[in-house]
Amino acid sequence: MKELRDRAQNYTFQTEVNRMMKLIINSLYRNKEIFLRELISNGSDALDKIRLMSLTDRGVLEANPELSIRIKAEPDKRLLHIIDSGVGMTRADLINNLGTIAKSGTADFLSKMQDGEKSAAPEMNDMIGQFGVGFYSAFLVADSVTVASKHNDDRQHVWQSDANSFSVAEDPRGDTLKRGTHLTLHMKEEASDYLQADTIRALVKKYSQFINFPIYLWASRTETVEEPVEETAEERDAEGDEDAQVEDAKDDAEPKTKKTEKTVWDWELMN
Ligand SMILES: COC(=O)c1c(O)cc(O)c(Cl)c1CCC(=O)Nc1cc(O)c(OC)cc1O
Repeated sequence: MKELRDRAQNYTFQTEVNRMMKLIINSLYRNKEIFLRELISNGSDALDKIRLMSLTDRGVLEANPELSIRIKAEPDKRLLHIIDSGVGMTRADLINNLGTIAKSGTADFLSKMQDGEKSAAPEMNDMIGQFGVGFYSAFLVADSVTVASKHNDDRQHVWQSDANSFSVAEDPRGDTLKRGTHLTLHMKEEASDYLQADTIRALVKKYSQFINFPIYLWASRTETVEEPVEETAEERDAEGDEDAQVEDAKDDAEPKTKKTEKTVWDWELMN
């Protein structure tokens, strides 16, 4: 979005974030597929937050009553969208949550990982989620990430990053999300397999079948539809022929139909 670049404010990542991203990339590059688990888990956490808030204030759900996660791939544009209707982030949250690692204990997590870096992979795989830094695993498979987010307390903003720096601007499209967060991963060429529906289905089944919110995938299926067939001019002419009338009497009893295959796209529930 051209206008976005013009109005965006540019930021540099907190040094810990840069170290964290390098650590994640170095230790998880053999297991890139966990990015989807981490992003679905973040979406689920954000949905938990808004559901908890709604127990004391029903109004928080008003803008968007739905609590779900939706995944849509656009292979031709090499884009993977992950959209949740969770609590969302204000402009300040986008800058703090994604641009800095404010979570306590992250610094010593970093040093622990830094020291035992070689053998760190299995722990890293498990610990990444606990520190709310799973987001950075997106850069295992994406050249750049766009995060649009709408929180009840702010207007919708867009965060963009290519992992070196990031920008934040008010979303020129307005509050299209009503509430929640929409991640768009601009996938690396070598990661385009993650844009295939079957791959996404398999990963959701493997890592996210116990998520407490519905996860939908925008997918196509072929349906066989039976449609009435219009009589052709020849058939109408033939009706004038005496002998054929007996045949036609039988034919007229069964309306003519034909079966055709149609491709139907819609949201498929995956868990
Ligand atoms: C509130 O979380 C989100 O809106 C959200 C989401 O719905 C989907 C996502 O993929 C991601 Cl990455 C997010 C942001 C999650 C996040 O980074 N949370 C977070 C990170 C911090 O470092 C932090 O420190 C105080 C607090 C956070 O909530």
